[in-house]
Amino acid sequence: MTSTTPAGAGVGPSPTPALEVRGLSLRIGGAQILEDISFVVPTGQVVGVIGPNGAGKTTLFNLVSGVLAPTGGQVLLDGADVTGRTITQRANAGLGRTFQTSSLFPGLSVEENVRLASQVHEGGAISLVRFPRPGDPASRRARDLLGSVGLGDRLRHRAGDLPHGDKRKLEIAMLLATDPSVVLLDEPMAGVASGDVPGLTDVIRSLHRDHGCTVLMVEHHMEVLLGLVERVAVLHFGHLLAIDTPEAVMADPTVQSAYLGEPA
Ligand SMILES: Nc1ncnc2c1ncn2[C@@H]1O[C@H](COP(=O)(O)OP(=O)(O)OP(=O)(O)O)[C@@H](O)[C@H]1O
Repeated sequence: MTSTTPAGAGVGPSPTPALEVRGLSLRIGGAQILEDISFVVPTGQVVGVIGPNGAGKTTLFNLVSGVLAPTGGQVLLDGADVTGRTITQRANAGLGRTFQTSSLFPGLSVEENVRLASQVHEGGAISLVRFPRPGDPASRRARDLLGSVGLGDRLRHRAGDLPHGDKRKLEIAMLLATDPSVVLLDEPMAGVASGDVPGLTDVIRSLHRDHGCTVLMVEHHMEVLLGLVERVAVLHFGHLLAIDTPEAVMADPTVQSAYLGEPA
């Protein structure tokens, strides 16, 4: 049941995947944190990453986004090897990421946060006019993005005062302001109140559905994850145990005993 075969293999030529990791490894001192991880995320798919605490999920994201350099292997974005590229170069190539901890500017308004994210991405001068002129393109775009994540009525709210679920939506709007083609979501449901989970789930679904993003997400909330993803990668002690459909992964006895408990 365990499969690390790229989607589409054996059924004719497959298009270049949006994201591919090939033999990715990280060794720190005497510790092998990740070993020989290979998988593809086909364009337009949503793929989940699960694994027990310490399995290497965040480290994988750090290698893909360029926070850490691997000791072996490659990261490819749309077929281009970005392994030697910086975080900024990868962002400019279309890779976006959210973090486990909040990465917004709490003292700024909701709208200012999104305008700032798009200005930083465009690399131009940063200007935060508190009351931009009507029709200002950056503000219009920020408002559109905030509307699309359900925060259209919170433009002037201080970001730091938002409930946790809305902070996560704001972070996704900030991510969208950078025009990503591939997004990495690191535990988006962490700390989110149960009542806010369905709304945030819809926003994550819209990344793929409305914005055409390819998504790789780590999420401990299994019900949410399995409802969103087409395939799930399972990490265990730095190894890729399986990557397959949610049904196949949940039925895999190796995965059950390693991650989910005893085999059924
Ligand atoms: N800089 C480092 N030096 C040494 N060990 C590290 C370093 N960074 C991570 N590790 C170790 O690598 C392993 C993987 O850590 P990582 O944070 O990637 O796991 P994770 O699957 O994201 O866990 P969690 O679900 O708890 O967030 C852990 O055993 C961790 O202690």
